[in-house]
Amino acid sequence: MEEIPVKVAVRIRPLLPKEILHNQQVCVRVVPNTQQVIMGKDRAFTFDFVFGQKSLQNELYVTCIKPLVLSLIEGYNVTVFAYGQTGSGKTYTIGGGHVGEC
Ligand SMILES: Nc1ncnc2c1ncn2[C@@H]1O[C@H](COP(=O)(O)OP(=O)(O)OP(=O)(O)O)[C@@H](O)[C@H]1O
Repeated sequence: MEEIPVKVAVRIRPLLPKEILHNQQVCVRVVPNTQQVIMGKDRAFTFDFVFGQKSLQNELYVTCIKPLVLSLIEGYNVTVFAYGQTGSGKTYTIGGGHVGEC
């Protein structure tokens, strides 16, 4: 079977303090032991990797990025980019998890 060169990981960030303050609700959750998320009540989407609200930077790095770094050292070209709406956690995830809370 042909290997697909593009893989998609989804990371769900926790609600921010200001969102909790405004009583906003989490609308997406991970189905345990799968690579699926449920949006709203019953819309299921499957990805190559799924990380829930409690996921750690290291977990994400080891699973998704480290294999690419090893390929890079072997001479392959690799690209990692974050995509998502503003405030969804791109900088936090790519930059190491030290973005100021607001
Ligand atoms: N996994 C996470 N755990 C805890 N806090 C997070 C997480 N991801 C993001 N945040 C927090 O959410 C806020 C927005 O994150 P971030 O700035 O990374 O979003 P962004 O997608 O880069 O936004 P923009 O497109 O506007 O630059 C920050 O306060 C960040 O600390």
